[in-house]
Amino acid sequence: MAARRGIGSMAQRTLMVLIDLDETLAAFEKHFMIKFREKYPNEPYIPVEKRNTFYIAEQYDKLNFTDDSVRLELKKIYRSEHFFRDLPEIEGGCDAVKEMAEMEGVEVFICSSPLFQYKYSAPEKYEWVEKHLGPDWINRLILTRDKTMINGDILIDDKIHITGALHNPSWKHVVFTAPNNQNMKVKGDKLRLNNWTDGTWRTMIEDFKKRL
Ligand SMILES: Cc1cn([C@H]2C[C@H](O)[C@@H](COP(=O)(O)O)O2)c(=O)[nH]c1=O
Ligand SMILES: [Mg+2]
Repeated sequence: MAARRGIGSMAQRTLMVLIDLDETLAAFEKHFMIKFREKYPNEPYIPVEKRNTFYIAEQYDKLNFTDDSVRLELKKIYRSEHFFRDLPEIEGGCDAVKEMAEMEGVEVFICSSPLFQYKYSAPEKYEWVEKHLGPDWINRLILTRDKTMINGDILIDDKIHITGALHNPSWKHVVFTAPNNQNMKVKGDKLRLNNWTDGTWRTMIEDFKKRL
């Protein structure tokens, strides 16, 4: 891991920050809802602010659709070509990430899980990062289905329960507030980051740097 020389030649380690993509920088839920309503204008839907499970299908499963095939078909919306490429930005996220990467003693990587049906989601995540953050960020995109295996000091991610092969990952989980977790209690010593716009992220990163 990189180290930098600080005042008085005290070595200060670089803070390694991992940042999730879907629902932390890219508005997966909003885009899904718009696409769902376009495809099924006469079916019930769940407004983004009423979402309360991580997996969309879990909550949509409880709706009374007039056509039962909707239940089985809705996953096709986010599995389809261009869905991930066209996700809108979450307000302030990309600017915050670029600014964070300029902070002294901080390295930022994007850490995202492609769908199991990776055909479109994996390459389109690269497209998204290139378009919204810039081509240099291609070098900083980590795609993995198991984030516990990735080394870092912090992982900012909307998924409240991140599990994988490692029970004690190296990073501390900062839960990014999203529709799926807005009413859930953040347990243990996890922190919450509610948005990218009120500047809280800066203070949080500075605090983490001090604790290295
Ligand atoms: C809401 C939701 C998400 N997914 C998929 C979409 C992405 O590939 C991952 C989430 O990635 P992240 O790096 O943890 O943000 O999960 C899904 O399959 N079904 C859903 O309902
Ligand atoms: Mg996410």
